Amino acid sequence: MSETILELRNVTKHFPVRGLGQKRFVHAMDGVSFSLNRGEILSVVGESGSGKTTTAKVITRIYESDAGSVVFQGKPVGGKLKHDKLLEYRSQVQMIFQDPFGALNPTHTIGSIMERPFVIHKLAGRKELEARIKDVLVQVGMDPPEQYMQKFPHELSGGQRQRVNIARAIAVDPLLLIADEPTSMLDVSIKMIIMNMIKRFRDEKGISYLYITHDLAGARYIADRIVVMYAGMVMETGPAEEVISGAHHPYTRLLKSAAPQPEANFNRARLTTKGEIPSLIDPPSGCRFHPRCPIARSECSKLVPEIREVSAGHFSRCRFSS
Ligand SMILES: Nc1ncnc2c1ncn2[C@@H]1O[C@H](COP(=O)(O)OP(=O)(O)OP(=O)(O)O)[C@@H](O)[C@H]1O
Repeated sequence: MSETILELRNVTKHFPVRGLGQKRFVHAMDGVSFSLNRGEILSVVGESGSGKTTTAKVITRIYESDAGSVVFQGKPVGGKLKHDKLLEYRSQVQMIFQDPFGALNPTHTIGSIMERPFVIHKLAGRKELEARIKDVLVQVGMDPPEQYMQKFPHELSGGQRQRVNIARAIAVDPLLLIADEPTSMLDVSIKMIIMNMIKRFRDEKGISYLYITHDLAGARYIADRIVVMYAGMVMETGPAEEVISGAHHPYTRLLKSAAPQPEANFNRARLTTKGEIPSLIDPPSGCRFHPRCPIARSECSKLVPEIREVSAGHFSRCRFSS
């Protein structure tokens, strides 16, 4: 049986909004639950503002959740952690960001940027440091490594900078890597290389991934399972192929209609829908998707639908879709 490495149980995160008179909140995550198995690539998919990055930041403990729990390797990770425990958690759970340039200090050489994870996590002494850095740069395809170590981030291409970010993340041998739109700022040619590298590290090192993207076609290519988020809530989840070819929730169908490779038998006209993602300060009542939903009924604005199993391991938060 597969082992669960990460579990989110009813996680909620609201951000206070100032300057609007009464105290109001952005509902970035509301009752978010999902789990990730060891060695699995789980993709979190949704439009801009659906709560994907907030989810990543709660897992990495950049943000503290308001309610619910994040369980990593069977232990809750919320609350105050002592410095050494937090450091240990941060070495096991690494994150790669969307903007490969912004994530690298522009005044440091690649060699010096690559030293930090080894030094912070006390993984290599002075003598072995250079060899360890070279080894990890080679693993991400920066070969020969000497050619890159004296360079500054601005002297590298976008793809090379993202390779450095990945190298920095895998340097500490993480168990879980959270990749937040890692290819969205890269050229098509390098996107595939980065996605294949992520898969290779899963196969060779057993790293588990939470892969965040707004691109359903990319998620289908890379992920074993998919979680579809909309306006801070999970709408559908299940095996990647099933969520895509057998999309149940009208929101997943909408995302599919916007994907570059829609299904051959997919009826685009029927599922074309209106509107933008709603304000999360005052989210729609009932099902958050109902104002945009082509099959909404009057009940949909009243009750938040339960998420229910529609086939083995495949769950959807819609009562009326078939
Ligand atoms: N620090 C913050 N303070 C206030 N509101 C925030 C903060 N971070 C995120 N939000 C809001 O929370 C909601 C969810 O944002 P989030 O960045 O998690 O979405 P996302 O799905 O990752 O979007 P994108 O694809 O654009 O990154 C948005 O309405 C956003 O404006």
